Amino acid sequence: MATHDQTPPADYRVLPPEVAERMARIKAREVVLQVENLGKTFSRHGQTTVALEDISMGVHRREFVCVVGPSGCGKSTLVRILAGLEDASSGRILVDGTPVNGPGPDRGMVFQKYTLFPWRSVCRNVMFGLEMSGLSKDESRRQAMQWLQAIGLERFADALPHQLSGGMQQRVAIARALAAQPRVLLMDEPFSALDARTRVRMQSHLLDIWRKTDITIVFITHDLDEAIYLADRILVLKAHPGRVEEVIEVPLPRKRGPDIMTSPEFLATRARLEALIHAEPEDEAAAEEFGDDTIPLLTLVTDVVE
Ligand SMILES: Nc1ncnc2c1ncn2[C@@H]1O[C@H](COP(=O)(O)OP(=O)(O)OP(=O)(O)O)[C@@H](O)[C@H]1O
Repeated sequence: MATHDQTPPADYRVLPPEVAERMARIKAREVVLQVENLGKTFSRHGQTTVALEDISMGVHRREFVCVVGPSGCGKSTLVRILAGLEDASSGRILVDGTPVNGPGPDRGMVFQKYTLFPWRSVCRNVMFGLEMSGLSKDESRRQAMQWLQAIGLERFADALPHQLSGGMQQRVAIARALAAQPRVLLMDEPFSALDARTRVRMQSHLLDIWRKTDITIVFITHDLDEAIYLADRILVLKAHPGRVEEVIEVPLPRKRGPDIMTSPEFLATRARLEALIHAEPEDEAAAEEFGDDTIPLLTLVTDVVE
């Protein structure tokens, strides 16, 4: 019988058996969100920017996909198009096999900025989507309280958003989005305004809620550790134009805790992401984005300082 090497694989492409099995189970599930050959071109002042080019991906039911990439690779544009807040220039998006145009209740959204209604109590914020969908006030309140319980904030049901910390407000925003029962939850850097410690707690909260819910998540982030910690798969975009550079299947088992961040698999994945994302020198990217204007502007500033 072959002896097994106990050393964990340091190659990010090697999935430990339990992770490979889990990934196979995910891929066997139906595709909830399908992105087909998506492209987006902006035209401004006679200048054309190809923000996204030929982006395709299929996100399976209850899968957690993170999107990372250098500044300007089109992460925000992608999530805005997925949410229906921006039109694509080419390609299409399907939810459960049906093409979607514009926003819809099938896609919930959590933004970086706190977006709770400041004049509504925490409970009434969560009730909002439920009432909009036609549920009675009593039923909306009952379901909202269940969500508040799920995120551990039922004690704050009658508080106003400004009485809560930033992390608590984002938990309420997640509950509000989930209460409306979307098929996909789109999250655009939802924790980037939080301090480091709160952020880590929020990541654990989110994984906890996700485990208990039939929800498919697409999560945009700048933070590579966050992407590895949360995702089943990571979509890495490159900039100018925004294209898919690589899709990484995260070689980490679930359930995950912060300790996993020191595992060889985590570090190998991080090293790969660093190599992909920081390969493009910042000044080259900037020169491409701003053209020849960059140099005179810098010279001018130096002149003033001297
Ligand atoms: N409304 C717009 N009009 C013109 N160009 C735009 C517009 N929105 C985005 N862009 C351009 O599209 C490209 C992608 O921008 P986007 O903000 O989606 O990238 P990003 O990856 O989210 O960047 P960051 O990480 O810095 O937030 C950039 O070159 C940007 O300048």
